[in-house]
Amino acid sequence: MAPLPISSIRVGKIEDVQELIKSKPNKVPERFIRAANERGGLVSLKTHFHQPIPVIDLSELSKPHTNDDFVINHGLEVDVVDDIEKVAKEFFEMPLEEKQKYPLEPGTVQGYGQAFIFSEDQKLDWCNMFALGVHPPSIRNPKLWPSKPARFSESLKGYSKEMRKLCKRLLTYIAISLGLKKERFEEMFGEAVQAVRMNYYPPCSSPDLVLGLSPHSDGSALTVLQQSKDSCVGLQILKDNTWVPVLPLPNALVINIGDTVEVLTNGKYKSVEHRAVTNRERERLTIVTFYAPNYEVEIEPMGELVDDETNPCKYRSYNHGDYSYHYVSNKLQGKKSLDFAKILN
Ligand SMILES: O=C(O)CCC(=O)C(=O)O
Ligand SMILES: [Fe+2]
Repeated sequence: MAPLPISSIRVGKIEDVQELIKSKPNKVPERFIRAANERGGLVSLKTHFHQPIPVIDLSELSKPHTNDDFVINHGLEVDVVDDIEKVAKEFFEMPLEEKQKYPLEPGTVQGYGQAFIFSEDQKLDWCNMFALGVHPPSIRNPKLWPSKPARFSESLKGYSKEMRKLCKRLLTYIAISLGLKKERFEEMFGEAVQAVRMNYYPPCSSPDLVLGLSPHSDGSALTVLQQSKDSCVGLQILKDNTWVPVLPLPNALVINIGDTVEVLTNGKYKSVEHRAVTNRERERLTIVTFYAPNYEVEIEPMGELVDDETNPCKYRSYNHGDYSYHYVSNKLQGKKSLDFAKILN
């Protein structure tokens, strides 16, 4: 994604969380401790029993309908899914010096480290990230594609190809559910932009004091989130002002609606605000694919979904590249990124 001028950004020391727990397993440094009202422990367990996350079986799909869903029978080769998990794990388990060959510089979003940090006093997430632009090839930074594990690049390319097909397919279903022709998104997106972020959340001795990943919505059109096989619960979505845990289901992928689909559908599909929490005993690994229109594309609510009388236009028109730049140059803060596009009455 569009890089920022990095010279002016001072972020202070960003401790590597995996190293931190090796040296001080019982201590959570101040910079990771969240204010009482934003801590990871604030969850209503009640709600998820009443409102389970919808599961879409792609082999019988008729109606995608909410902003955060699981998909099963997604048609992906299990090998591809297993393989990326294996290489991602191997990557995070390598010595720090090896991973630091691919540094995520302040103000950028690709590489190993922590993204979305813009000041020395900003709180840090209990997470190590490794993020890469994947498609079109022009957004790749070859210096950040690791030579170890040896199969990493090949595995990521194979996986991303499958994810691309899945996202295209999901967008056709969303189009159909809105009464649009099924190619509507695809035709508008041009050469879609695709990026991957691998998030590694080590165990934390005081999980209630920290956050694995700050609350945010994704700037993408769609996001596909894969949780490692032995994953404990970590992802939470904000529903009716309550954080609801998304319990991992074997072989299911989590699909998030991103900001771009919210704008294009004039709010019919809403991007989901979500965050990740950590766990006292176990680490957690997620592999997250972001699928979005080409940076050149002009985005605005689709004409078919706007009606001056009954459904007035809620978002202005903008260039997707500008939105991506706006997204990556601000810290993660709930759905605040969408203020960029909202028409305020
Ligand atoms: O790891 C998770 O559960 C959430 C990851 C996520 O939301 C992201 O990478 O944008
Ligand atoms: Fe996300």
